[in-house]
Amino acid sequence: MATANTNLSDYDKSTIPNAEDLRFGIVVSEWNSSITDALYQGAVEALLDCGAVEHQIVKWDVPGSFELVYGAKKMIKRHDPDVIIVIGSVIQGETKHFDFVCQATAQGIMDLNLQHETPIIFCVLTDNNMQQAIDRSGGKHGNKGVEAAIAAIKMAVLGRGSAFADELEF
Ligand SMILES: Nc1c(NC[C@H](O)[C@H](O)[C@H](O)CO)[nH]c(=O)[nH]c1=O
Ligand SMILES: CC(=O)[C@@H](O)COP(=O)(O)O
Repeated sequence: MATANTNLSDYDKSTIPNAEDLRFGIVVSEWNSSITDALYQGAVEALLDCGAVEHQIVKWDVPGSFELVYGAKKMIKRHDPDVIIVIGSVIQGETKHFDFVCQATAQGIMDLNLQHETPIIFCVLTDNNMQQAIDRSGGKHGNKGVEAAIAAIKMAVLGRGSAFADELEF
C-alpha cells in the first residue's frame, strides 16, 4: 500500500504499549531541516502521547542523512537506549547523489539493526521533490515521525523480550 492510500499519523492508542519506562534516542539530520524538524516534532508528540517521559528522550543532530548511521552507532554506545529513531529527508536533485545517499543510509541502518541489540527505526523520507516531503511530514499524508514513534515503542518492547511483547499483534 502506498503512503497515498493511508495516513502516516493514524494509530490506535489502545494497541500501543505504555512507553513510560522506555528510553529513546533520536538522531536528526540537519539537511532539509524544515522537514526533519516537523518529523521530529511529530515523533516526540506521539511518544509523549503514549506515555514516554521527556527526560528519557535524547536527541542528537547530524549534518545529513548519510551521517545518521554513524550517529546511531555512537548513540548506542553512549546512551544504550531501548530504541533509536533516525530522522532524515533526502530529496532528489540534479545528480545521482540522491541514489547513493538513500542506499547507503538504508543499508547502514539495516546493518546496525543486525549488528546490535538496539532496534533502529528508519524515519528517512526519500522524495522526488519538496512537496512530497511536506505531504509526509505533517501534510496531507500525515507525519512519518508519528509512524516512526509508534514503531519505536513496539520494537523497544519486543526488544526487551517482555511478556507483553508476546501479546502484541502487529
Ligand atoms: N542532498 C541531501 C543530503 N546530502 C548530504 C549527505 O547526507 C551528507 O551529509 C554529505 O554527503 C556529507 O557526507 N543529505 C540529506 O539528508 N538530504 C539531502 O537531500
Ligand atoms: C540527495 C542529494 O544529495 C541531492 O539533493 C543533492 O543535489 P544534486 O544532486 O543536485 O547535487
